[in-house]
Parts: sequence; C-alpha cells; structure tokens
Amino acid sequence: MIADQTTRSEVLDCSRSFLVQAPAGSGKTSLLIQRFLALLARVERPEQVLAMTFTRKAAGEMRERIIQALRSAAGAPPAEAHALVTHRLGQTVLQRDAQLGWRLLDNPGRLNVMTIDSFCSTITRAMPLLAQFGAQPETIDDAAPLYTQAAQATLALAADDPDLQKALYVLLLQVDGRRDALEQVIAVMLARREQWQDWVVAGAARTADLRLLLEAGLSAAVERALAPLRQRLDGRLLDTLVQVAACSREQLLARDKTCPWEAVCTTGPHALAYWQAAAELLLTSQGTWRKQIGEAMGLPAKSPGQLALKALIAGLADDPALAERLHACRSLPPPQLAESTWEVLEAMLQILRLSLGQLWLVFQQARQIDYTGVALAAVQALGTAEEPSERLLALDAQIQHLLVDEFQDTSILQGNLLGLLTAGWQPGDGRTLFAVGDPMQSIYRFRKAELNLFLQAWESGRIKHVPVTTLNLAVNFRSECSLVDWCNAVFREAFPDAHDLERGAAAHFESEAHRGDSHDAHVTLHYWSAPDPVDEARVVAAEVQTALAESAGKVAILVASRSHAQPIMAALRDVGVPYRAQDMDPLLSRPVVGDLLALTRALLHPADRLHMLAVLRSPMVGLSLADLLALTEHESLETEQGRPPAVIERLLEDAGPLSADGQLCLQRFLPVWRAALARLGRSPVERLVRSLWLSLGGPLCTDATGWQDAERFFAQLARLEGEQRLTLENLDQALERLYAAANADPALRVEIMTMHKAKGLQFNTVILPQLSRKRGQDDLPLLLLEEMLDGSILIAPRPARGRSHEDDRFYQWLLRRERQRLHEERKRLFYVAVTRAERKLVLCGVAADKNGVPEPQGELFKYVWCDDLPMRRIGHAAGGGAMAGAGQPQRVRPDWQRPPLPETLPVSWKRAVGEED
Ligand SMILES: Nc1ncnc2c1ncn2[C@@H]1O[C@H](COP(=O)(O)OP(=O)(O)OP(=O)(O)O)[C@@H](O)[C@H]1O
Repeated sequence: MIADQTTRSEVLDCSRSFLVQAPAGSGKTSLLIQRFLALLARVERPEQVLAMTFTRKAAGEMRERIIQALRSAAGAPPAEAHALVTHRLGQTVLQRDAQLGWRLLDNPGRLNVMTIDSFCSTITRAMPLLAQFGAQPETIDDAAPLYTQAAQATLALAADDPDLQKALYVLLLQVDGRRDALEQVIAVMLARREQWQDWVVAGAARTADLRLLLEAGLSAAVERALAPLRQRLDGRLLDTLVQVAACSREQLLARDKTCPWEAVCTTGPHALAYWQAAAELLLTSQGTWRKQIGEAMGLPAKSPGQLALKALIAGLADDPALAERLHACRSLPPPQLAESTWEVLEAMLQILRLSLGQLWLVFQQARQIDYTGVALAAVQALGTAEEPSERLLALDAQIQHLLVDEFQDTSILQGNLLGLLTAGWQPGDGRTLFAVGDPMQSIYRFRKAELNLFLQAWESGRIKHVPVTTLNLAVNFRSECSLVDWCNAVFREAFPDAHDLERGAAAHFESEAHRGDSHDAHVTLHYWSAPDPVDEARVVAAEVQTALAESAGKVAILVASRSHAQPIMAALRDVGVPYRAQDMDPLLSRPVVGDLLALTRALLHPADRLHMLAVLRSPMVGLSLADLLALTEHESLETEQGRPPAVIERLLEDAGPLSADGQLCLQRFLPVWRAALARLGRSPVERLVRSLWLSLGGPLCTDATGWQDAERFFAQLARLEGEQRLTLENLDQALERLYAAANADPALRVEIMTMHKAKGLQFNTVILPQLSRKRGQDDLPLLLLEEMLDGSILIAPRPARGRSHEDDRFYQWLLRRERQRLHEERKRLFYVAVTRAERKLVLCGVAADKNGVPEPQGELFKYVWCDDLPMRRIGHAAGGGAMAGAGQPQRVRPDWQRPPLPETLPVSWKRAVGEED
C-alpha cells in the first residue's frame, strides 16, 4: 500500500472541505479527478460541481481525463490499485448519469471545468459594465501597449489642468524630469491596478482619508512584525529587560551620558521604540546576541544589571531566529508617513485615479480588455457578501461543490472571488470546498499570486470563512528514490521548518519516494573555476547526447533566463541534435521576419534606401554584394545630380552597372514591386506584403517553422491595421514581445525552456545550466506597493535624491520585504526545476578556486554543492567553442519564376497570390 493512502482515501469524503498540500510529483491531478468523480456521483446536476484551474492547458487536461475515466469505466477493471479507485468512481458516475439522463459522454460541455479567467468571463458576459463596448471585447494576454497608451493619455490631460500640472511637477522631480519614466510607472501600476484600484477610488472623496488609511495599514503591518517578538519573549523576560535597562540608565545618567535604550524603560512593549531599544541592548550591530557587556553600556562588571543581562542573553542564545527578528525590527518604519512622502504619494494617487478612466477609454477604443479588467468586472457584478447581486444568488444556488487547483498561485482578487462564491454557505448545508496546491511551487508573484493566502488558510484551517481540514501528501510517484532523497536534503536546508507569512516563505515538507533506483548517478555536478557559458554549452550538449543514448526518455534543459539558452542552442546545432525551444528566440531574430520587416518598411516608405537595399539583398531577390555596391555607387552619382535618392527609381530607369545575374534578379523583382506600389493605399498593407513575399518566392527561402513565424508577423500587421494603429514604431513594439515558433515535431526528445514553463511537466533527464549566475540588480522602482491579506495596502514612493534617511525608512523597509519575497520565490523556482526529473539531474555552475579548494558560487549552487556527488571539474576552456550560427538561408535563383504554390501552404496565402496576380 502507498504510504499516504489513508490521506488519499480521506480526500474522497464528499461531506467535508479540504486544503491539501501536495509536493512535486505527488499526483495532484489524479487526486482532483477522483474527488471530482466522487462529487459528480452525488449531485442532481453535473453543473453543481465546479473545478477551477489556472491555465487552459490544465483545464483541458483535467476535462479530458475525466471523460477518459468515464469511458474506461464501461470496460474491464484495471489491475493497479489507484486506477481501480478511479474506475469504480467512474462506474458510480455512469450509473447516476443513466438514472438522471445526463448523457455526459455525449454532452461533455456539462462538465464544469474551467480556468478562473474563463469563469470570470462567463460572469461578465452580457453584463451592463462591459456592454459599453458594444460587442463582447476580446480578452488579451498582453495589454502592455494599452497601459502605455493610457499612461500617455493621462499625462496629456495635464496640458489643460493647472491642478494636474502641480501634481506632475512633484512627480517629475522624483524622476529627474523624465516623462517617459513617469509614463512607465503609470503603465506598470495599471497592470497591477487590482491591487490599488478599489482603495484609491474609495478614498477619492477625501484624499486625507487615504493618508489615514495608509497609516493604519502601516501600523497594522508593524504590529504584525512585532507580534512574534512579543510571543517569544514572555512577560518574565520582558520584566528582566526593563530592570536591566533601568539599572543601566541610572548609571549612564549619573555619568552625564544619554541612555540609548531609554525607550525600554519609558514605553510599553506595544511601542516600536521599545523593541528597537531592546534590540540595541541585546544584540550587536550585526544582529548576533551580545557577548561583551561592559561599562560603556552602563553595566559595570559583576553588577546585578550585567549579571541579569548575561543570564537573559544566555537563555536566548540558542534561538538565532529570535535574534534575526529582533534585528529586523531595527529597520521597521515609524507608522506615520513623513510629509515629503505624503506629498509625492498624494500627487501619484491623483494621477493614478485619472489613469483608470483613460485606460477604460483605451480599452473601449481597442475593443479589448485584459484579464484583470474581466476579473474586476466579475467581482463587481457579484456584489458583496452583504448585498449579493442576482448573479451571485444564481451562482450560490447552482454551485454545490468547488474545487481549486494550484491554490498556492491564487491572487488576492481571485481569493476575494472565492470568498464571494462561498459567502452564502452555511455549516451543514452539504456544500464543500476542495483546494489543492504546493506552497513550495509558488512561482507566480509577477502575476500577483499571493502565497500568503495558502499559508494563512493552512495555519487557520479556513479558506475565507469556510472551515477546511488540512492534509498533506508525501509520496512522490515521479522521481527515483535517490533523487527524492537528494531533494529532501537540499530543500530541508533551503526552506524554513515552518511557514513564515512575514517573509512570504513556504516551509519544507518531506517527500517519500514510491519508485526504486534504476542506476547510480542520479545527480551530477559540473563546475568551472570561472564562468564560461560557451564551454558549459558544449558540456551540456554532450550530456544531452549521453542521455539520449542511455534511455528513450525526454531531456529538458531548463534555464532561469532566455539569454542562457542561446549558447546551448548553438552547441546543440553544432552536434546535430534537434531540439524544441519554446519561446526562446525573439521573433525579430528570425531571418524570415527580418526580410518581411524590410519589405514592409520599403513598401511604406519608398525613400527608405536602407530597407530597400535589404530587400534586394535578401534571399528572395538575391542581389550579390558586388551588384548592391555597383547600384549604390551609381545611385550616389545620380543623387549628386539632384535626383531623389530612392533606389527604386534608379532600378526602374537603369540596371546598367549590374551583372547578368543581377539584371535577371531585378527583371523578376521589378514588375512584382511596381504592382504592389500601384496598389498601396487601396489594398490592406498586410495583404500587399503577404502577396509580395509569396510572389518573390519568400516561402522557398525558409522552412515550415519559418512559415509559422511569417504567419505571426502577418497577424500583427493585420491586427494593427484593424485597430488603425499601423505605424512602423507600433509594429516594432508589437514584434519585440513575440517569440519565434518552436519546432512542432512530436518525435523531438530534447526541450529547452524556462524553469517557469516547465511547471507541471516531467522529463527523464533534467539539465540546469548557469546555476551560479547572479540576477542583475533591479532598478529601484519609483513606487513600491504591497497588498496585504487584511485588505490594506502599503505604498511608498522612492525618495528623491538628497532626502533624509528618516524619509527613506518606509521605502527601504518595503524594498527589503519585496526582495526577501523574491529571494524565497527564486528558491521555489529552483525546487520546481529539479523536481521535474524522473531519473537524472545534471547541474552546472561555478566553483572558484580558493587555495586549491573549489568554492561554489551563487546561493543555489551552494545549496546543491555536496562532496558525495559525482563531480566533474571542467577547466577554463582555452578560447571556448565557436558559436554556431543558423544555417545559411536558401536563396531564390535569379531566373526563378513563381511555380504553383506548395499544397501545404495555408489557403489564405494561396488566395493572396491567386487574387492579386
Ligand atoms: N496514485 C498514483 N499512483 C501511481 N502513480 C501516480 C499516482 N498519481 C499520479 N501518478 C503518476 O505520478 C506522476 C506525477 O503526477 P502528477 O504530474 O499528477 O503530479 P503533480 O502532483 O501534479 O506534480 P507537480 O506538482 O510536480 O507538477 C505522473 O507520472 C502520474 O502518472
């Protein structure tokens, strides 16, 4: 029997609500499916069970697996115990289905499995708020250009508004007068508006109220930071502390010296000053427990005060965590905002409030909206727990059981949505909530995932107001035994023993292996004495070849940042190993997109000499460099005679100085080009460029992946044209954020992706390069914002240069908190990456030579450094391997004539040429 089988069976109790913490590889999806089936077998209508996931892929997979379970339930029972449970649950559902006439297999749409985003869309459909758009707006993943537009529009409003100009003046002082920097801050804040919108709008009537609200939030946060100190230092110890401080104070005052820990004697333990003074008394400036207690502290040798303080510290010395907390309280900010801080905040809030309206106008104009907009509208449409809307009442009547996958990635807004959906639930009414997730895999802070929602629910045994039984799974079905043991050892060190909400840190939970070992070397370390990405890529390519030869499984190379993948892709091409790299190559780096961009630029601006030359040189026209040179020399002569410097003019008139091949090229090119120019302004640009590219033989110069890249390019052209925003600048901006299509061959066994993309996947071998690489230090953001679980927010502007340290405290404190959270998340991302491996893990990093002993560099590499592992020290390679380039593009022959288009080309492409020619 599986070690945690009792827990897995308990989860199928449909009368209770659960929060399940399930580490990597513990089979969360199977568990969720079993619970879904168990619930289906009890309800009157299948729609009464609602399962929410975060990604479309997860929702699709879950729905597919439920349908599969129902289909298999009609067949013979499987032998494996776990599959047998699913089989039996499926059979019970089929009986219910027959009894109540659901016909689920014919109507799988009745299975209520969806992403939280699509659930919000179903709520907002046809609601009056979004009805202002006319038709339902398109929900888009990347609304960054719209945020920028709204930010620009907001700042433009200041031209006619003296009040706004004042606010703008205050803010521009903060950013050294850089308007673009201010625009960027507003755009970033619009992307996160769910965190501040309600708060700013609610306080709109009286801005002074906002200050009070902010200070109340800050006080509460300071209180929360002090609470563990009060808990750990009980009343008896506090009394000793006060006595010691009083003793010392007397001595110091007698010697006409001020007492730095005066506050311990004069304020109560509820004041921040008390704890900051206590820290001075008990700790060194580095934050360790004091060892030397001398006269300078006002406590002579062997005096009762010194003896009492020594005894007090001796009693605490085995608690480094307490010292850490006490040390941290030294930098807590006072709970009142400095005037200079408030002046900037007030101006910022005024601008942000206006930017909300501008964003709405931009959305309406584009007929597009972001997911945040949909979620905010959905929450608004539901009303409140006290005053529920019709829609919420209808949902309340419908939903009997809620299941939430990946609960650790829920945002506060999504948490509020859950709160509303369960607001009407009463104890004993038979409704249940089931949430499953893994706090050690919470990696989406940049998408506003709030790990503390999970941690708080875990500690309080409640999700919003629904009481839940907390359970944790331990068995890992994915990885072989030695790998699981290794992970336990590494992450026992890296993660704390208990959840820590203040630091946003998830505790370590041990896993238990279900699989045995099939070989010896599960984890291999490669290290270099200094960073050498090119040589490392060569070693990674060799490891990939070994892994492919050793087993039939898949290999994944997981990188922390896209730039780390470039040398590895080159090394794999060098050794001829095909791979799939998802979202790695920027679309603009693809030759086919470069050619299409040149075509578009030259077409839209016939005087754009540079891009016209790029088109002529591109493989679809194929002019040689010598011809190109002859042409430009000839052209400059003409230019001197006062003719317009448009290359196209020159080509039309005289191709004399060109070679015979060059002339053939131009004879083929010119009629097509002239025809396109003639239609400029009458046909859509997208159609003109597509037709030009096809007629010049563009598809012959690339492969099927290149065709997909071209299609992405055309889609952007068409979109911008449809929105009437087609400018070269907007086109560049749109393309900058896109990635080239990945090789779609399902037989490929090597994948390169970011660690984030690997979440939820598993591979036979996992290779992690550049583990010692430090993250670049981020710029200091102009505005720091932290959303709290109690509904308050903390928001601090970056102090302008030359401001006092006191004004700075609030900002510096928030910055430290943010960095601490990101630091914790980076460790969790590493946990996600290593736990993708089923059988083998290869880790690469730097271990600098310190007196002949290798010393691992970078925090992650230090965690994994272990003398017991097989290690290969790779010398610093002389010169390193050459970076391989992409193969030369195929050129179109000079005398080429367009043949019938290949059958496999998309129909729209054939139509483009057929219609136009
Ligand atoms: N009860 C079970 N018995 C045996 N194998 C199982 C069981 N449940 C799941 N598995 C297998 O274990 C592996 C991991 O399962 P799954 O991917 O669902 O885990 P997970 O908890 O979602 O992992 P992660 O959070 O790391 O993505 C899969 O190969 C799955 O088929």
